[in-house]
Order: sequence, then C-alpha cells, then structure tokens
Amino acid sequence: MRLIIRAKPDSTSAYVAHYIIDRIRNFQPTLENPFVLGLPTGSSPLEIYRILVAEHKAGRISFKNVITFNMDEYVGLPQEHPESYHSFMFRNFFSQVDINPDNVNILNGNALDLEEECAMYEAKIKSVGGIDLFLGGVGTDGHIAFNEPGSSLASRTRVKTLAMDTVRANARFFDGDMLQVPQMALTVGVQTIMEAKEVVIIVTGTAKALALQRAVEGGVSHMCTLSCLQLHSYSMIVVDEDATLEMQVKTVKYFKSIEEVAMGRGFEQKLPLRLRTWSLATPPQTPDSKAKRVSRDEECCADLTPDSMSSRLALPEQ
Ligand SMILES: N[C@@H]1[C@@H](O)[C@H](O)[C@@H](COP(=O)(O)O)O[C@@H]1O
Repeated sequence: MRLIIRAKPDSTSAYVAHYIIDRIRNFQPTLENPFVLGLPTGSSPLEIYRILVAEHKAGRISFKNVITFNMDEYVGLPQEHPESYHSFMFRNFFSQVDINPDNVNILNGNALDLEEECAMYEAKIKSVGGIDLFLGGVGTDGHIAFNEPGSSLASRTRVKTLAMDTVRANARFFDGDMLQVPQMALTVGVQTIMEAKEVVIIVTGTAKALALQRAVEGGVSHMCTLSCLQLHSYSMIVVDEDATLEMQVKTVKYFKSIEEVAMGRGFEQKLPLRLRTWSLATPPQTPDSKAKRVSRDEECCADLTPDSMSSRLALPEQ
C-alpha cells in the first residue's frame, strides 16, 4: 500500500485527478479495449470530478472509451431525487464529459429484486474484464463504499443496512434530518473492490484521521474495511496533512521518505539504479509494464522497511 501525503485538500484532489488522467491516457482505451473505472460519491471526490471535467473541457482527456461502475446507491430513493447517487454523478461528472451514457453503470436501488440487481452488477463487472482502477473515499468509521464495520472482507455487491454513524453523517445532504436518509443501500463488496486491478482512495480532513490511522497502522479488520487495502497488491491512499493527525509522526515521515526516494530527490548518488529510476509519477503504460511495475514496487518495499528507511535516511526517532 502506498500513502501519498499532500498539504491541503486541493492538492490532494489534484494529485488524484491527474493520476487518473495519466492512467487513462497511458492505457489508450479504444471501443474494443475500454478503460474500466470504479467511482464513488460523497464530498471527498467532488474536487477530483471538477478537475476531470475541466481537463476534459480543455481537451486533455476523453472519457469516450471509459466504462464506469459506481460503488453504491441508496435503496428506495427515486433516481431523480437530487441526493440519489445517480443525480450526484450526472450533475457533477457524467453530464459534463463525453462519456457514453450506455457505459455508465450505477446500481438501481429501486429494482424489484435487489439481490438479482446486485448479482447482475457483479456479472457485468466481470463481463467487461474487471475494474482497472477503483477510486474511493472513506467514512469516518473506516467504511469503504457502504461496507460498514463488521462487513465481511469477502463480501460482494449486496444490500446493506447503514450504520447509525453513516446515517448521521449523510443527514447533511437531507436538510440535516436523519429521518430522510435512506437506511439501506446497495453497495459493491469489499471483495469486489479488492478484485480491481488498482485501488485509489482519497482521505482528507481531521474527521477521517482515526479511520486512516486504523487502516494504515492497525491490522486488517472487518471493523475498518478500508484496512483491506493492506492485502491489495496495487493500492494507494492519497491524503492531506489533516488526515494524518492520528498517525505516528514516524509513520508519516516514513511514507513521505518513500515518495522522496521514488522521486529520486537527494539520493541520486547513494541509491541503486533501480530505485533512482523508479518513479511514482510514471504510471505503467501497458498491462505488461504494469506487471513489471508491480514487481518493482514489491522489490522496493521488500528492502525499504520502516527500520531500514529510518537508518538509511537518518530519520529522527519519535
Ligand atoms: N458510500 C459513501 C462512501 O463511498 C463515501 O466514501 C463516504 C464518505 O463521504 P464523504 O466523502 O462525503 O465524507 O460516504 C458514503 O458513505
């Protein structure tokens, strides 16, 4: 798992938006070989969508050959309700870019048979070859999509009852009235997310600091489903400084130093060639180079444990 730390929410969002743009561009999607993107709702990705739209309008990115799958949708809320995730996605993103509406997939929380709807969603993801990059946010209790604490780490797309904390948090979108917030949702499962080739999560603000701490420094646990990313071979959490407030200073410095090394800053003479040339800013271009990149990633992490990094970079002990 990589942890990228930026100073403020804006620079955090900008990093993620440009990362996604680079990924899509390098993939060079076509009608026959589209890029498959998993997407979230919530306030965390709003600035990312704004940047993606702006970059599209500037002619720097097209979504014509991109297929999307959204993470979740409320049960029982009409699609045309302004707070449905359908409305959110079309308002903030889809209606402003060149995506083919047929390529947009969002769970139908009003389907007659919700279980069948979930099974069909899983099947559709498989039929397009799986998700290339799943973007997500996190709830204050560490949930990913709507996989609330206690969700099975093997879960797949299903109906989920929301935790009281989530209903309370989402009441801000429903005039502050918890009674208006749907109490059930359809959500992709933890395993559905884990099967994406790459997972990128944005986390900003002090309200998410405890969740981030548990996910990064704690063990893998169904009580903080974001922690599942510790078991993903190609995952990245992009955070602002505020979100790191509950983590050990040593952990924060460790992840910052990893990025420094990856960017080759200051260590050109001391590090082996493979580390000097390994750059976080250069995403893989093809499935083949992606495989190579993963192995280099693992290679780096293998000999850059927090302890070895501390001594190599002479990080002060906390
Ligand atoms: N289902 C969504 C999640 O996908 C999202 O990550 C979370 C945090 O939202 P926000 O970014 O508004 O804090 O809210 C909801 O629970």
